[in-house]
Amino acid sequence: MSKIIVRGGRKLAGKVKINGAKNAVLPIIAASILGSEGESIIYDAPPLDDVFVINQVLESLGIEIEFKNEVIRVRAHKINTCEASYELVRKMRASFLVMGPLLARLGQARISLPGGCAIGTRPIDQHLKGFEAMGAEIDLGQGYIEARVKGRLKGAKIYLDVASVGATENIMMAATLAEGTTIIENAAKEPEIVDLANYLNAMGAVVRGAGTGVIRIEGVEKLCGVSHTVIPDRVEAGTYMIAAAITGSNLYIENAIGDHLRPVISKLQEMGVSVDEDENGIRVIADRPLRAVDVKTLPYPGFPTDMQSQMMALLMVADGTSLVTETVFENRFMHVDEFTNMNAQIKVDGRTAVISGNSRLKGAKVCATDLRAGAALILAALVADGETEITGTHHIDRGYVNIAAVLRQLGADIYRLTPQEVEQELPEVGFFTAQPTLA
Ligand SMILES: CC(=O)N[C@H]1[C@@H](OP(=O)(O)OP(=O)(O)OC[C@H]2O[C@@H](n3ccc(=O)[nH]c3=O)[C@H](O)[C@@H]2O)O[C@H](CO)[C@@H](O)[C@@H]1O
Ligand SMILES: C=C(OP(=O)(O)O)C(=O)O
Repeated sequence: MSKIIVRGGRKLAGKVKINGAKNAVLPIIAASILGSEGESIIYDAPPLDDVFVINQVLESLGIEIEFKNEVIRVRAHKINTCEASYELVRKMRASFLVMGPLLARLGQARISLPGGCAIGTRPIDQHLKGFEAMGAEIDLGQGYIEARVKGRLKGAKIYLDVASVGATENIMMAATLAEGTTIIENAAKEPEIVDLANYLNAMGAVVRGAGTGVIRIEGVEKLCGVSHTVIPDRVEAGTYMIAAAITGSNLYIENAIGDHLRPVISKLQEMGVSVDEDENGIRVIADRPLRAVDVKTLPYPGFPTDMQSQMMALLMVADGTSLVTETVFENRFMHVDEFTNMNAQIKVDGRTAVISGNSRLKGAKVCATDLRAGAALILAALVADGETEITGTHHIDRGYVNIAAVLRQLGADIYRLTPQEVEQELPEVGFFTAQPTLA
């Protein structure tokens, strides 16, 4: 078990370069399964644990895949099996995204049930509804989902009961090789869906309307590997924007795309943060105190649920009372108890949290209950009095490249203890007396 240790109170300064988006690269890697000829070269792939896991899933299917220097090369000419094992799928829900491509390519897929996680039950009924509408037979049993189709999938009109990102992606990928036209209604509109559609179209697919609520896919006979550069990670960018805001600092967030971050930028501006966009990134300049604002998470282009906990950290030190309403996941307030341990004043009533601002946060021993909760704890710790010790860092590694090292370079008093260092139970180390390890 590794730990991140933060001592609050330092301002940040400088520039941070945003990596390729986790939530874009994962479906793109899954989509590479569809390329029966050529090689896919995926640029700006972030070196994150989730990316390593999905690469292992493809490898376990017999696909050639190589990941070096943020470039992934995939050759999926030969696929040995249609089964993705429990050991890999349980590590990461997004590995279920191989279902659609495998079904389209091989007419069969057997994937372990991804299960729920800390933020909610996360069913996959809408994915399965789409595959069934395209003619697949679905069997649920013994922890696995099996889907089969005789011949090719058939194009269909599919209305999603919820605008699910994963279901839109899975169905879109399956439909690229189906016979005829598939129309997805109430499709998710996230930028990662558009990035996936651009990748599929470059491979030879015909996908129209991605980024709107109706996506139309004309099935084609085959797809080929291509080169593609992944979009920058809007959640990583938003997290560093809040790092600037919470510490009252001036940071340049290189590569961040303002259009993907509208709700986050608007809320920061309402709070009194200065946000300036140019063609290469976004400059954030903040001076506390900041005004309290209300936030409600919604599917894109609404305020992203993946930024909810980081925003809550900022609202804890804003001037006044804020309401945060989580509408996307039913259990995404696990961080509240950890924040309370840091002296935040928060009451949860159903899906709404009432945050009394102006908290004087105090360092504490806290645990990252999920990926974004972990990032939010780091943000709160940057302004807390004294030392905060964050465990559960494996969650953070799923979605942030070297976050402790990046923040340290920007001036934060933060370092990471490796599991070996934690085991040695280092006595009260002075700050920076333990050799800082790259996070
Ligand atoms: C790898 C990836 O891209 N993950 C993102 C993706 O997750 P993911 O694709 O899993 O999220 P979904 O958009 O599918 O989930 C949104 C809501 O729909 C519900 N639902 C989903 C599918 C389904 O078949 N039935 C159903 O009821 C979920 O329980 C949830 O309440 O979008 C989420 C919402 O923006 C983000 O928080 C995640 O970071
Ligand atoms: C919830 C998230 O990811 P995942 O869907 O991979 O769990 C996230 O990125 O915040």
